[in-house]
Amino acid sequence: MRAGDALSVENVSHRFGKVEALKDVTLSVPRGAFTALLGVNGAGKTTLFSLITRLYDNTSGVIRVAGHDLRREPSRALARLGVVFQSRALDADLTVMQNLSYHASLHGIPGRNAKARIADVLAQVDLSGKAGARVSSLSGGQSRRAEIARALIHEPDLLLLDEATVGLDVKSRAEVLALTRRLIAERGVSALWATHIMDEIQPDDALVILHRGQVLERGLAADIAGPNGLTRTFLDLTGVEAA
Ligand SMILES: Nc1ncnc2c1ncn2[C@@H]1O[C@H](COP(=O)(O)OP(=O)(O)OP(=O)(O)O)[C@@H](O)[C@H]1O
Repeated sequence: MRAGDALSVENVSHRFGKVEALKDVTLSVPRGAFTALLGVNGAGKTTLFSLITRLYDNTSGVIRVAGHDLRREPSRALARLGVVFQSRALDADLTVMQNLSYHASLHGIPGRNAKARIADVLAQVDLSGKAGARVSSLSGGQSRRAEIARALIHEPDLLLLDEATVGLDVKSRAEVLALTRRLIAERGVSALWATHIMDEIQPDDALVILHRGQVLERGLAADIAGPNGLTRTFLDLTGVEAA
């Protein structure tokens, strides 16, 4: 692990019975960087996120968030982490403000600070005018941005985003991706962006290619893509065409 990595995963494996979902996975997310985790269905992206968030117990290797070992200092590690799950984490029947107030209190942010904090995160995701709106009334893209606001409420160092653009139209997809990149540039947060969509990756992104539970490549996207481009390289590495 390099000093200053927002996330480091070293030699982590995970099994579901006979299925080896992760095999000796090592990767890192530098501070203040956008890191793409590219893999097709079944690659192991969600399993990795479930270990980092402690939904599953990690019994091999070491995972550190902002330098905190997830097994030795779980509370400190998780306090530095914000997660945007594939499935919805906000209550559709409540307003954006009610949802965020609830999550602020879960993180122990006192009421007097919570209002200012919620106003700040809503401004960060361009939803300042939607505090009083029910989540069910939001568009798909607004709803994802509200989920990102929820993940930012406790000022994490690292955002994990698990296929955050799934189900969105092209315009909303671009907005959510641009927002994440902006948060990195302006707020210094780091992001691990799990995706199966090549178009979401830029040449100067850090990239990890995960396939059938194994890291096949990690480095600068432009270097991994080489002269043949990322689509061809991915196909050559995996034998599978990504989207
Ligand atoms: N709870 C589970 N029980 C048994 N096998 C599982 C379980 N969860 C995942 N797997 C298996 O582990 C492997 C990795 O799955 P995982 O969901 O982590 O991949 P993924 O890259 O997130 O794919 P997707 O994009 O489809 O979610 C797959 O072979 C999957 O079938």
